[in-house]
Amino acid sequence: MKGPIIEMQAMHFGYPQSEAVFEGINFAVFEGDFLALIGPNGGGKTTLLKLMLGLLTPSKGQITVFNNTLSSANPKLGYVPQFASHIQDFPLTVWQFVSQGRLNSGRHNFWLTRTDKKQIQHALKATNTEHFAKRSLTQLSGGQKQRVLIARALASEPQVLLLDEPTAHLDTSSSLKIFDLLTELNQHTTLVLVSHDMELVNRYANKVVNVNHGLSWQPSKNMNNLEANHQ
Ligand SMILES: Nc1ncnc2c1ncn2[C@@H]1O[C@H](COP(=O)(O)OP(=O)(O)OP(=O)(O)O)[C@@H](O)[C@H]1O
Repeated sequence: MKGPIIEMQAMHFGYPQSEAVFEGINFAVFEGDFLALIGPNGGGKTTLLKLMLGLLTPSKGQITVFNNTLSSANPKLGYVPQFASHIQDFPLTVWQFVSQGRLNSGRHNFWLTRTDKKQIQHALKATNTEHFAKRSLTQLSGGQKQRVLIARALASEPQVLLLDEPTAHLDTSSSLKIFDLLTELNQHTTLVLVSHDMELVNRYANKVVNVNHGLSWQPSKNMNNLEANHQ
């Protein structure tokens, strides 16, 4: 069995001037997981992702990532934000957008090295977006944009990919393609994703957690994957 890579211990969090979203949460993500966060609107799924990423700080308790107390912009964590509509107006090509994934914090220059370019190419290939690398982002469909967002996160060579509703607004066929892609990526990358699509979650995820101002594990119909991943 592989070890925990993200851990929360007695974690509390609330937004200013609001009631607590989480109180006393104990939770762990293990290497190799394909973990889905489900639950009602406002239950705290996005908040939980942001806490894991270090974008929000717990008011009590602690969160560790790879055994270190969380600091913002951990390069081992890749983030795919909610729906790709916000990249609609970027005057960038796909290649330029994906290359932003190489500009990790703490870097002192913006020149791309040979290694950077190789990794960008690898991310484009892994997401099957290399054939439209020279196209403008504005010319892509919703499903293509979602793949490009995943490519940008992959370009940073994350060990864990956190995705916020990667198939929101996509049709069934595009959603299936995204989940097939995620299954491939899960061979080497731990996945945590927010989803409202229970059919896809039950089919692909190996762990399911209901987030509703607390966390409760749901039985997963895909336990075989879990055992395979943890061997
Ligand atoms: N920036 C913020 N300031 C204050 N309250 C917030 C903020 N962001 C979220 N909240 C509140 O925190 C709670 C959890 O919100 P969150 O966005 O994490 O839920 P969610 O499960 O991701 O919802 P959805 O399924 O609708 O995306 C909600 O009550 C929400 O109103």
